[in-house]
Order: sequence, then structure tokens, then C-alpha cells
Amino acid sequence: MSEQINTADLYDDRGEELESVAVQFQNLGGHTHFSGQVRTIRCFEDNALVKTVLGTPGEGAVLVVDGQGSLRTALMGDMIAESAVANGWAGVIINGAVRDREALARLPLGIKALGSNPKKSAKTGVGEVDVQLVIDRVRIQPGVMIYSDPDGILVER
Ligand SMILES: O=C([O-])CC(=O)C(=O)O
Repeated sequence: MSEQINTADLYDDRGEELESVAVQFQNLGGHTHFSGQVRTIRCFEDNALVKTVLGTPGEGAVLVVDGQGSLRTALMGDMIAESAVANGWAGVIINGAVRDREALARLPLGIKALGSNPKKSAKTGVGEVDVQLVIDRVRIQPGVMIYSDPDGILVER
């Protein structure tokens, strides 16, 4: 059960410790409020690392995938998202696209992405895991807490 956080209240309480990601991600998962420790992947139109990492124990973490904003291929679909649920991940935030929107909306998982595309990604495994990301000028470091709800995303500095 994910904690029901409210990012606006959290910002009022702890704003000086938090950065707000202004990108207008779409809420695509069955859980609209989610939070957890950050894990990260940087990749580009290739989702082999996303599948691998979400197939390992999440222990309530949130995977942030910087797909560098490409909407040309889907970095996650329903099979990978189901594996994330089975492995105890709290959520997945993708600076890129997903597919299988209708199935994703029914899963007990927080999912944010820029949009969707039915075209699958390459599977070569090019990319990096647990590296610092910068998305829209906000630094996202592995291990810090991230909070997401319909208002947006807050991440510890
Ligand atoms: O296989 C993929 O690239 C992603 C996908 O469709 C799924 O997770 O179901």
C-alpha cells in the first residue's frame, strides 16, 4: 500500500529541501500517489535495462528513467510493469513513452510518462543504471526520496 502523500502540502512543509520537476508528465498508472527512494536509468529508445532492473526487488523504490524525452519508442509496456508490481516497486517515472496504456491504468503501480507509442524499443542494453540524472534542470540522485501525485513530482535535493 503506497503512502497517500500530497505534494502541495509536502512542499509547504519542506520546500527548502525539495526540487519540483515542472515537466507535465501524464499519470498513467493505477496508483496516483506514490513515493520511495530513487533508482535511476539513463537510456535512449532502448529498454533492456528497464526490463532487467524492474525484474529485481524494488523494495518500495521509484525507478526514474531518463529516456531523454524521446516519444518515438515505448520504454515500458504492461509486461514490464506487471513485473515491477510483482517485485515490489512503488512506481516508475519515464521521461519518454510507454505503451499498453489501458493495462497500465489497471495496475497497482505509480506510473508517469510523457505519453505513449505502440512501437517497441530496441533491446541491446545500452544505457546506465543508478547514475545521477538531470531532468528539466532538476538533479535526481539515486537514493534520495521522490514524491509524486497528480500535482507533480518533488525530489530531495
Ligand atoms: O517489451 C517491451 O518492449 C515492453 C512491453 O511491451 C511490455 O512490457 O509489455
